[in-house]
Amino acid sequence: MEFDTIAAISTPMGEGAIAIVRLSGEDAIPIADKLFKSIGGKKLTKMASHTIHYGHLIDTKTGQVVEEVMVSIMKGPKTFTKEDVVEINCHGGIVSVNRVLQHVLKNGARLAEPGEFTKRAFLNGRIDLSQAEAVMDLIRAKTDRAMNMALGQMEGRLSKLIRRLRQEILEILAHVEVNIDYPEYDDVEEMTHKMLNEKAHFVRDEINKLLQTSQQGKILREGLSTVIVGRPNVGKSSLLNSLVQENKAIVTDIPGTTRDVIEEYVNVRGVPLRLLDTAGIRETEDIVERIGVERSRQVLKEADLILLVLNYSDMLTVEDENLFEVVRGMDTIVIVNKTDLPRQIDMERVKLLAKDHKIVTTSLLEDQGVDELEEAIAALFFAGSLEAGDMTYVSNSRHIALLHQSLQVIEEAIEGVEIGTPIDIVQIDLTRTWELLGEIIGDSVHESLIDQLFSQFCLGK
Ligand SMILES: Nc1nc2c(c(=O)[nH]1)N(C=O)[C@@H](CNc1ccc(C(=O)N[C@@H](CCC(=O)O)C(=O)O)cc1)CN2
Ligand SMILES: Nc1nc2c(ncn2[C@@H]2O[C@H](COP(=O)(O)OP(=O)(O)OP(=O)(O)O)[C@@H](O)[C@H]2O)c(=O)[nH]1
Ligand SMILES: [Mg+2]
Repeated sequence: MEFDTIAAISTPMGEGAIAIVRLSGEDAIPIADKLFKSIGGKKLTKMASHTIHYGHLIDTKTGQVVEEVMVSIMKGPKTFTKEDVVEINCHGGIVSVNRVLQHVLKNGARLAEPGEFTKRAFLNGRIDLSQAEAVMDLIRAKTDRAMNMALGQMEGRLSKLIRRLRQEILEILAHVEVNIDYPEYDDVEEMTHKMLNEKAHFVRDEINKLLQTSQQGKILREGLSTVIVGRPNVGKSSLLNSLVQENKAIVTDIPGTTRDVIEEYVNVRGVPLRLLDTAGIRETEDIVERIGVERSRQVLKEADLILLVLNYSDMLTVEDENLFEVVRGMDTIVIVNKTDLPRQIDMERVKLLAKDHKIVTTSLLEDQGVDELEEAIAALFFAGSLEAGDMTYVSNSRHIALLHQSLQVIEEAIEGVEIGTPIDIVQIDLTRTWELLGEIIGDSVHESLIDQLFSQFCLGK
């Protein structure tokens, strides 16, 4: 494929040791060559691929020195984009790197759109769509585990599995075709049924297995949505502050301090949490507080993990008991806070209400019990073998939605065969499954979707 030559700053905006302006396209090397002057007077256009050269960039109009640089020359197709790539390494200053970019643009390159380098890697066939999406996941990864998951997907772990499943479906389709062409052969029909039973079930089971990783995958990628709930004044905001190790939420001894939902990201022993501190749940006349309480109830419904906070120095109330009802069936850790004060709470009753939920006692004032809480969180979500390193995870909502659709359609096909649906109807379902799986890796996806996906990337990627 032939595209124009694009350029962008590929390093973050700010002061640093070095910054990079990257070019990709047919004219990348001639454009750099126009600007470049080395001490020995060598021409970049004459240099071997994958070499780096020291010199100066010169203003083509005035002859003045623009910057002192190192320039890498990489000829396609063995490059990130499969096109000719030039990387100009300049000093890491905002003015410096912008100046280099401006001169590159003046000499024939076009400013790249966000994600356009990676988009070219995709359009030129070096990576598929799920691998390109993984590049973005890798950049955004907040933990080691999330990064390993992205690396696995970038290396094509998911793509390989999807291709294998599509291949199985193609093999069934080939048989179905024979069946349609030669309906008079009974043994062909029998074969088709046997094939369908074996291969279609295999595909269905694999899709199911992948979908089972989606919760873990999404958690790794987006963070576990963790909601702190409890009556007013039990120490919910104190808990948030203690987990993020900063005073992010306002803490006072006035019940009803927190009104809006407060959101913070924190990494607890490799488990990325999206922590949500909520307004203490109680019946209230205060209109602002009441809206806050309503919001607390809303976020509760979408939580992956609940941290239910109780007050050690107070008796259990009806509100506390109600909260246990609300969180029933959800992953919950019960935190009994303020153990530095004399006990008023009935711990036997707490144990009864908590059922299988883990109970942790804390004194946030004295920084007691937070370690144990962190351990409990990690244990709940990464019990033993669940490591992102050696598993194929699906974490991307787009992929998950497509897998759900594929599953539904292939199940219709399987069922269709069992109840004697005409084979050409089954053929349609199988073809559709094949297409849906293809969308994950970017076969048969619409151009506007591709544009939209890459536009979410950072500039220069
Ligand atoms: N300076 C620099 N560092 C960088 C990048 C970059 O573009 N520039 N990358 C950008 O994200 C990442 C590295 N990713 C890359 C992926 C593939 C190829 C590449 O040339 N692939 C060829 C094979 C090359 C070979 O075998 O020698 C290919 O797949 O055909 C280059 C970089 C991280 N570090
Ligand atoms: N003695 C003692 N006081 C605590 C402890 N944890 C929090 N507090 C105090 O309890 C009061 C309420 O704490 P917050 O964290 O604001 O409680 P909250 O649950 O967020 O309250 P609302 O936002 O009103 O629902 C503050 O005065 C805290 O300093 C603790 O472990 N021991
Ligand atoms: Mg609060």
